[in-house]
Amino acid sequence: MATNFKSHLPIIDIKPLLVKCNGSDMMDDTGVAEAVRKLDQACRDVGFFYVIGHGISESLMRKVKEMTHRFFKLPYEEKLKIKITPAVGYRGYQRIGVNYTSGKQDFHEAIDCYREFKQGKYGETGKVLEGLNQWPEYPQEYKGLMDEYIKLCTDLSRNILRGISLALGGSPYEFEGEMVGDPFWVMRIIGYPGVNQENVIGCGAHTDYGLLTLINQDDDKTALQVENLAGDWVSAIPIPGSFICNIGDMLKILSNGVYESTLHRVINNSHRYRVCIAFFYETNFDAVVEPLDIFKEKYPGDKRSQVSRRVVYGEHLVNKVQTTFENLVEHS
Ligand SMILES: N=C(N)NCCCC[C@H](N)C(=O)O
Ligand SMILES: O=C(O)CCC(=O)C(=O)O
Ligand SMILES: [Fe+2]
Repeated sequence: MATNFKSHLPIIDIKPLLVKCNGSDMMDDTGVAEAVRKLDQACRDVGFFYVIGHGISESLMRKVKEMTHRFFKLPYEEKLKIKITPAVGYRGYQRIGVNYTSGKQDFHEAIDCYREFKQGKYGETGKVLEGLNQWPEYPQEYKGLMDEYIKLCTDLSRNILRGISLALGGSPYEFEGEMVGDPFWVMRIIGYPGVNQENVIGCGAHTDYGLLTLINQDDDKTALQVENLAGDWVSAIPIPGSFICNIGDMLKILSNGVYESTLHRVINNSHRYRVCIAFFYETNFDAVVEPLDIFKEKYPGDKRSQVSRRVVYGEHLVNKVQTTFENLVEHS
């Protein structure tokens, strides 16, 4: 992983980008140019950064976490009413120990959601994830709130990607064409119980699968860790009101390996319960993802990258989901 940073993740105020995001001459604005310069550096050196000035209100971000705490506090039998199964497209609640990363059980529970789509739209591959998202009866307002949140995260992700597209030296819209015109999304609502023991792995080391991840985490526990080039794990200390943003495998490929998808993991060493809502903005489900021509020309023969030449995003996702839940039947 080409993560050339030591001890902290960069903080980027993207407000100028949002103000100008529909303009044709975005880079003429000094505020935009500055945000874009920082994005480039963060994406090259780290693959992780904090986003502030993003326009999603802190009160909404907090409400999302509060309701998530409320859900996970419910008795098991209540949570199991929306249990994840292959028959519902791997959507819904999974208890602790159901999710595996690199063959090891993770110490977290979660609700998994995916963009809903018409039966048959994505053929055999898509069938695996066909189904409707499952929302609990309590808290009652949860589904409505999360629907609104997903919409805001989708718009925000598109706008951050415009900045990243500029940072790579393209037009603002390189990630909106054929491969990303109809973006898929994934959302994981995750709970990590407090522990009395050190270094329990809440989520094992992994990279994210798609384009861009937006992480909304509890403000008062430090648990997410990012690996740097030296192999040290650097903590992503919460900054209230910010999102932590990171690059996924598809953006690594599209950028011809110029930007990395960085390894990260979660260890909640706190005694208290931690929640995190991770929103994953992806390419089209059926996109055949390969380095974009413009970035192949700009960054020819980039040696650092062993970029896979061609990946169908949906296949990549489905493979990951099936490995993650290989033990689902036995353990639930
Ligand atoms: N949709 C995304 N990116 N989810 C990331 C989850 C990573 C853990 C998963 N068990 C794994 O093995 O990948
Ligand atoms: O809990 C977190 O902070 C991050 C979770 C994560 O990396 C993921 O779900 O992909
Ligand atoms: Fe992740």
